[in-house]
Amino acid sequence: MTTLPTSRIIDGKAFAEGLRRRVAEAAADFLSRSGRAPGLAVVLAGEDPASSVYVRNKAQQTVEAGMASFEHRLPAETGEAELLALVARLNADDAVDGILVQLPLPAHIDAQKVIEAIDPAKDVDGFHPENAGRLMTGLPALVPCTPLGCLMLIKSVQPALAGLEAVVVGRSNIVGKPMAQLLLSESCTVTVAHSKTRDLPAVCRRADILVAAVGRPQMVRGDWVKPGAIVIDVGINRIPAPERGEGKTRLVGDVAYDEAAQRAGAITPVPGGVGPMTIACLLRNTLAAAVARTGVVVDVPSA
Ligand SMILES: Nc1nc2c(c(=O)[nH]1)N[C@@H](CN(C=O)c1ccc(C(=O)N[C@@H](CCC(=O)O)C(=O)O)cc1)CN2
Ligand SMILES: [Mg+2]
Repeated sequence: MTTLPTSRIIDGKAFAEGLRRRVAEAAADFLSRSGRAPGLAVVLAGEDPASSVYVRNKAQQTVEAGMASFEHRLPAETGEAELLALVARLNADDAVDGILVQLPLPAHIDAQKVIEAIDPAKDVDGFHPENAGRLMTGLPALVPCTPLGCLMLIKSVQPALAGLEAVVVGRSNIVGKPMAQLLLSESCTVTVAHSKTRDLPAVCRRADILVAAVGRPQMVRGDWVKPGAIVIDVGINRIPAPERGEGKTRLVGDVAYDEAAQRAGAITPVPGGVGPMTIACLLRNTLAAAVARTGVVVDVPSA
């Protein structure tokens, strides 16, 4: 009987717990040295149920890490000017080190305008063009949480990345582009693939590190994976699961997990892979912003 190789499952939930513990220790040091805890303001406009859960989890994990949480929940009808005024107040508030505006915003609000209104020094999402430019030019920057979490997971299984072929599928400003920049900073040879890429399976098969961030359920098939590759699945897609009962759903990533796990050297599951790293890295970025704003020296975990 032949046995199929099994890949190492990268446990993002456990890694995120460890990261949050390290951030909590550093936050306690920050408090003892500065007399105040790092503070994170999270702004939610509207009642999107998933966003509401993410915001609640962010606030709860902020408090658990010994930081101050300032939650602002605004009605869906909130005007753009009102939201911009709140951002201006948070920019001016010394107790606030990090500002996060939960996305997506209601359609009548220009999200880019809101992102650009956030003080770049408090932009813990790393979405402000100043932080994007700093990342691109190799200057110290606040880096978007999801790709930062991906890099930490990749380095947890392969600390030395120089010279490896990395393929990022997806070119969003939030994940794909910053992920490519981070891998380039690690001296990987980086390809950014997307919906117009010709022969995407062949491009993916080149990858020693394959990051899927396209938002299409199970698009990356097992035979797209180079044997032994590290596969990072950023997708969170809810699909019907009639086998669980009528009307039931389940979460899947952008990678066909069962197939890919037959070939990958290491792979992140969904749920429990990249997702939990997003909030852990948000806490890490809040601590980093507090340190950069105040000059108080504590140990900020890095990738
Ligand atoms: N301003 C921002 N908005 C949004 C971001 C962001 O980073 N900044 N990211 C996403 C949502 N998000 C956090 O905001 C987020 C998504 C998923 C998870 C997570 O832990 N997922 C779990 C599964 C959860 C489930 O069961 O539904 C997992 O993958 O294991 C955390 C945070 C969009 N908006
Ligand atoms: Mg996941």
